[in-house]
Formats: sequence, structure tokens, C-alpha cells
Amino acid sequence: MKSYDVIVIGAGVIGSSVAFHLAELGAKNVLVLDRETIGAGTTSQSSGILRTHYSVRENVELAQRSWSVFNNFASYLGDEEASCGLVKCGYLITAADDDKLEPLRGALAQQKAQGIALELLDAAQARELLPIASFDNAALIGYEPEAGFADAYLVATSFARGARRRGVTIRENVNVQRLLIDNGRVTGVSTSEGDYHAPVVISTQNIWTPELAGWTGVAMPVVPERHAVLALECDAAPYTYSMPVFKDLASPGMLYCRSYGGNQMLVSEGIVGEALQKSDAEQGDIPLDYVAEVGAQVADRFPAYETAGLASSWTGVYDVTPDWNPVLGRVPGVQGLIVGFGFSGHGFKLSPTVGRVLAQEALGLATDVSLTPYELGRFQRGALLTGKYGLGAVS
Ligand SMILES: NCCCC(=O)O
Repeated sequence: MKSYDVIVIGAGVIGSSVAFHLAELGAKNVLVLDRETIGAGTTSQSSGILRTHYSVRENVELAQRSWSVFNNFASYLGDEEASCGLVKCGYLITAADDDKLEPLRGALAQQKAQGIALELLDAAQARELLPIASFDNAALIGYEPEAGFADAYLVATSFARGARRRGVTIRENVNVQRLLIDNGRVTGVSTSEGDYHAPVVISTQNIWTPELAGWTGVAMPVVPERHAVLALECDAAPYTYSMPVFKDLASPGMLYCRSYGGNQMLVSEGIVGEALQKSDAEQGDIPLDYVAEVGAQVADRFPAYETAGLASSWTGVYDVTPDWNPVLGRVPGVQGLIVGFGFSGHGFKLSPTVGRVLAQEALGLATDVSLTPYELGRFQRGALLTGKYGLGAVS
């Protein structure tokens, strides 16, 4: 079987980004393997939100660097046909006078100190941007103009195309069945179509990372968690593309919303979801009670949505770690193995930079940002990266 310099497992948005950056940084002989097709797993379920708002300082930097890629996507890829489907509508976040207020104030100040363009708005200014919402209970409102949303599937396929054009081999519908390890060092992978050899393997297996734990005997703290997304339609108050993405820390479910299709509202809760026994990106049931519960929260903030209809709904599965932040870097005890997993529902917005730093690490180059805060050992050391709003996909 053929030998490669680096093998990447998984061609979702993270794996495709890793592959692109490996080639861009000069790797000549790279193989990517995916059990299905490029971007077909959890990537295609992403809500696509792009923001640099985080309460964890390290995440702000990953998101900030990534935003500049999304904002110049075609030139970054050197492909004038490439598009990430960016809708640059900005990001509005609010808290009421409750336990989220001071964490929000702190996160906004920290973002500002990190050079993020940010404005503090009063309710009237917020209503100019998002006239379908009421801001009666808003004690603090932050606005990030350089933010919005994009299409994660388009990004994954564009990175994959860029990787292929630079000589990377991407093989779809190939299932990796185990790692080949000799004397504590990776030597390749065994797959449904035979063995492939490489001294470096990068796993971007997302919700399938528990398989890697089984192959290596190294604990990988990650749980697949299902989340539901609703698309609501309200003729009296369409959520247009010019209206910002909105994060409502004052709602019980810490809702996030954005325009969907230019007139509907995509909405979901930003809290802990349904843990699954088995990794599986299949669609799950969305109980009517859940729709009613989220609908009531939406109507509290968007009064006209009291009479909104449910246009569509779907589920997405997150690879959730104990602190809702990713694990990036080498796996102690298995030389040559690098991982990127545990994105906990906010990996898309970080994907360009994560792909680049994992590629840098694999090639023995200095990484643009330190991977130390994200290393696997943080869970044992108790150096968690938990966000200040608690568990959920804000971090
Ligand atoms: N997967 C949901 C991400 C929501 C957010 O970026 O706030």
C-alpha cells in the first residue's frame, strides 16, 4: 500500500482546512480519508455563525484570525471562484440585569483589548439594526460589525478543492478501522480498502473521536450531543439578511438567531443538548414540546413571532468536551498522532485557523497561536477553558 507524509482522517470543515493548509505550507504527499463524502457529516448541519465574541480569550484570537480568512476567502484560497457564502450582517449580543451581565461586560472589554471592532449600543440603536426585536430588558448590548454567517459545507468543499489543486489526495467512502502503531509511534492507518502508511496522522474525526480513543487506549473526553435547529416564518416580521445575528443571553435557552433564506429566522438554544449513546449524525426527532418552548422564548424577544409558523427543522450533533472547547495538538504517548476534536458546536468559525495551526504542528513549524491551552492534558491538570456563560456553544 502507498505511503504518505501525512494522513488526515475526516474531510469535514476541519479536516479539509487541515489538508489545504498542509499543502499550502509545502507538504507534498498528503492523503485525506473520509468515511462518507466531503463535508457530509456534522459540517453540513452547522448553523454557520461567524463571530469573534467569546468569553475565553484564546478563542477570540482563533476566531479573529479565522474571520479575516472568511472575509477574503477567494484570495486566501487563490481561487477566484471560491465563495464561503458570507453574509456580513454583524453580531448583536445582549444580557439582562442577571448573572450573565458581568460576564458579558468582561468578555466585551476583553475583546476590545484584543483589537476587535466593537460597539456598545443602547436599546434604540439595537432596534435600528434589528427592528423585529424588543430590547426592553437589555442591560447591556454589544455589537460586532465584522461578523455574520456563512456556509460550512461550501467552506469544506472549497478547502478540499484547494487542497486537491495543490496535490492532496482525498479519498471518500473509505472507513478508517484502526491506527497502525509500532512501539508507541504511528505508522499509518488500516482502512476498509487496506493499509496506508504515514509517520504522521491527524485525526479530525469529530463525533467519531471515541473510535480513536479505542484504537490508542488514550482517553478522549468527548460526547456526541444532539441539538435542534428551527426555521421560523413570520410574514409580519421577516428576518432579513441585513439584520444581525443575535445572541440572547437573557433567554433561558441562551438563544441564537440569524436570517435564514433572507426572510425566515434560524433559531436554536445555546445550552446543553441531548447526549447520545452512540456517535451518529443522523437526524433525530424534535418533540413538539421543544418547538413550543423555543417558540415562547422567541416570542418574548420578537413579539410578532407569537404567531410565527415552523417552516422547517433539523438536528445537528456536536462533539462536546467537558469545557465545551476543542482539543488541539499532539497525543501524549502516541508519537506522530495529532488531534483536532471537541469543537462543541463552534468549530466552523474557528476552522481556517485551526486547520492552519494543526498543519503547522504536523510539519514541525511554529504555530500561529499557542496550542498549550487546548492540549488534551488540560482535563487532567484541571486547566479547563470553560466559558464565563457556563456550558453551551458560546464559550
Ligand atoms: N452551533 C451553534 C453556534 C452558535 C453560535 O455561534 O453562537
